[in-house]
Amino acid sequence: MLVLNNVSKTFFPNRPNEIRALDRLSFTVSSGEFVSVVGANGSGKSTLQNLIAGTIWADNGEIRLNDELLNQMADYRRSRWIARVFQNPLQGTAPELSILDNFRLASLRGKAKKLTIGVNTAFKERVREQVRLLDMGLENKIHQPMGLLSGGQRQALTLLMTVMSDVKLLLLDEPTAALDPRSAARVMELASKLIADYQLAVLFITHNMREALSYGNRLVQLSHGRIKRDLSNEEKHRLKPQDLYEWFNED
Ligand SMILES: Nc1ncnc2c1ncn2[C@@H]1O[C@H](COP(=O)(O)OP(=O)(O)OP(=O)(O)O)[C@@H](O)[C@H]1O
Repeated sequence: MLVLNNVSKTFFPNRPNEIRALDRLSFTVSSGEFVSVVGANGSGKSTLQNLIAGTIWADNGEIRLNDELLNQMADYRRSRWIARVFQNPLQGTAPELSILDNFRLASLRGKAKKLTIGVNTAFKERVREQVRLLDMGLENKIHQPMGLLSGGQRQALTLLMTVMSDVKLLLLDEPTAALDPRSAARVMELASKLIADYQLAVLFITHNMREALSYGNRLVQLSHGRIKRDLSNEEKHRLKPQDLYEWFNED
């Protein structure tokens, strides 16, 4: 379970251009909870993910994952339990390495590692089997460089790599923004299935209102660094995209 307790982050404190990006934010995300996070530009969505991933540190408050205090933990150590999928399909994988070697690297995430790219047969067969389940015809291409794949294929594989490691929390930062609508839907369907199968806790940032409503089982709206709305799955099901557009007009 992810727990944030009174977490704040201010950029340029005590200066004329001070920005309070997150303001005493508290909330929890349990395993299996897939939270869509919406909010106007600058409402604090990426800052929230950056603080959890450890690329920046909180000024105050506590961030815990399964009782482990993360505040002062280096990002590479957190990466054992926390994975992130970005908007840009090129981010997060090594284009010159093969699909298989990318899986190998992902399986070593956050662990003390001697970087060995060798893979044993059992691992290779497990990767091939999991890749086959994607039904993208990539199981016979696992020795090809990652860089040759389409954006949608890369995002799908990145998701698969994530769940095959020890990850408990998945941060999705507009993972479909660079994809065509068909690939976007395919990647989100896959994400939903993997998240449910592996019971991950998920924070999913999106600017796409239909995606925010179609995927996930909870909906949070951030506004000026605070949670303005936090809706259960049932409440979310009663919403229409138009309702979300109206939330943005209020801001
Ligand atoms: N590294 C940084 N240095 C200075 N200011 C920052 C930094 N990161 C974010 N900010 C500021 O903090 C506020 C929140 O930014 P953040 O990127 O978290 O918003 P967001 O909701 O993700 O926005 P968007 O939808 O545009 O991506 C903004 O005013 C932004 O300019």
